[in-house]
Amino acid sequence: MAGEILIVDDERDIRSLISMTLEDEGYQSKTAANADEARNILLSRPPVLAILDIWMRDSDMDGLQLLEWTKGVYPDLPVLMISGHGTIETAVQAIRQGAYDFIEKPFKENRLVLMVERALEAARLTQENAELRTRISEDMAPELIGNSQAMRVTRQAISKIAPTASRVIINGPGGSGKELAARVIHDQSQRRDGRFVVANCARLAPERVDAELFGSESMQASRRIVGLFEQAHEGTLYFDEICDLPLETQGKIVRAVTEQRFRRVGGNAEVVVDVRVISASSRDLVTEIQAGRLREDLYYRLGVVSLNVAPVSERREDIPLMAKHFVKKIADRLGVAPIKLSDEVLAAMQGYEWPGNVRQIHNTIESMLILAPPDRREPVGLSLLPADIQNIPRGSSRSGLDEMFSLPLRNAREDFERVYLATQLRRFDGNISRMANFVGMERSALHRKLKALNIDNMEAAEHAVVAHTIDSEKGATS
Ligand SMILES: Nc1ncnc2c1ncn2[C@@H]1O[C@H](COP(=O)(O)OP(=O)(O)OP(=O)(O)O)[C@@H](O)[C@H]1O
Repeated sequence: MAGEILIVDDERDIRSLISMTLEDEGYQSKTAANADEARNILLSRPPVLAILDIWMRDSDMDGLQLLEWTKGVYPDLPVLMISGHGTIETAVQAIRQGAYDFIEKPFKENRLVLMVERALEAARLTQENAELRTRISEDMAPELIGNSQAMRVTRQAISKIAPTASRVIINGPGGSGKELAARVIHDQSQRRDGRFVVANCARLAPERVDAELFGSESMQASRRIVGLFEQAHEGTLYFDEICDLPLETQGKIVRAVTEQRFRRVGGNAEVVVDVRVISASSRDLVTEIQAGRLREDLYYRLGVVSLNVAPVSERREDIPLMAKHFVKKIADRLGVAPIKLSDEVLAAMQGYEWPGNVRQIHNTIESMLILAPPDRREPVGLSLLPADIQNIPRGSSRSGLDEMFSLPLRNAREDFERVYLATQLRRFDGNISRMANFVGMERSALHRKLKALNIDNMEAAEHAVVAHTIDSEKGATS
C-alpha cells in the first residue's frame, strides 16, 4: 500500500522486529528511537499510521505526550500504542486521548499485523465517510449535465486531459461549473482515490495564506496547521480564483508546483508531495498578467492545458436538461416531492440571460421546490419564477400588450410574431428543425416567415428581442 508506518520505540530490537514483521506483510516503515526523531519524520511527510511506545528513555517526550503532539498536527492519523508491563492504565488513557488501540509487550507478530490492518481500515473508512459527507453537503456529484455543442466539447476535452498528469487552468464566468469540471477531471484520473482539496483563494486571509497552503510548524500543537498542499498529497489541489492570491505567495507556488517540495512556515525540513494542481479563474488571464495581478511564470506553470467553460447564455439548449436534473437532485436532498416544470416555465428559463450561470439555475430550482404548493401532480406555472425571469418572453408583459393594443391588428400581429419567433429562435439556439417542431410549423414555412420578419439569423433575433424589451420597459415607466 502507499505510505509508510512510523515505529517509535527506544529499544532497537523491538523497532526492527516490528519493522520486519510489517515489511514482510508488504508495508513500508520508518523508525525513530525517540520523540525528537519521530517529530522530524512526522513533519517531513505524514505516515499512514504511527506505532508509539509509551515509555521511552532518552526522549524529551514520553509516548503519551508524543501522541498528544501528533494528534495536534494530524488529528486523523491512526495511532497504535505499545504498552509494557504495568503501563496498561496509561494505554487506556491513550485511547481516551485519541489512540486507536494498544498492544501489550511481548506481543505475537500476527496480532500486531491484525491490529495494524484494523487501524488502517478504520482510518480509511473515517476518511471515506468524511469525503462522502462533504460531497453530499456540497451537492457535488461530479457529472457535467448538458448536450449542447459547447458542453460536448468540454466533456471531450476533460476525458483527454483527465488521465494525464498535466496541470490545467479552467476559465469561465462565475457559477458556470469550473469547480465541477475540476472534480470530474479528478474523478476520471488515476488520483481519484486521493483527496480533492479546494483552496478558495479569495477567502484565504492574506496574513494566513502561506500557512494555509504550506502548513506551519510551531512548538505549540494547537497552532500547527497541515497545509492544503499536504492534504492533497496523491490527490488534486484546486485553486479557485487564482488571481486573488498575493503575488509573493504566487511565487512560492511556482516552486512548490514545479519541484513538488516546499518548507512549512516556521520550519526547515523540506516536505515532499505529489499533487496535481488545477486552477480556475473567471477573469481574462492575459489582462490579469498585464495588470500585474497574476505572475506570468505562474500562469505558464499552471496553464499547461487550458479548458473553457461556456456561460449558460451560450448553451441555452442545456437549460431544460439542467433544470430537470436539479429538480430531481434537490428534491431528493430536501426530502420533498419533485415538481414538474411546464413548457412555459422552461421557455422563460431558456429566454433569460442567467448572469449567475448554472449556480443561479440551481438556486432558482431550489426556491421553486420550496415554494411550490404541496399538490405537485400538475406542472408548475410562471408565477413560481422570480419576476425578472418571468418577463421573458416579453410579448406577454403588460406594457408590451398595451403598446400592441394601440396598433392596427396587422401591425400588432406582426410585432407579436417577430418577438415570439425571435425568442423561440434564441431558445433553440438557431436550430430550425426543433423550433419548427415546437411552434407547430413546417420547416420551410418557418424559414420563409423568419425571412419575411427579418429575423432569419441569431443576431437579428437577438436584436428584435432586445429592442422589444427596451420598448416595453419604456412603456412600463412612462
Ligand atoms: N454542467 C453542469 N451540470 C450539473 N451541475 C452543474 C453544471 N455546472 C455547474 N453545476 C452546478 O452549479 C453550481 C456551481 O458550479 P461551480 O461551483 O462548479 O461553478 P464555478 O464556475 O466554479 O463557480 P465560481 O466561479 O463562483 O467558483 C454547483 O452546484 C455545480 O454542481
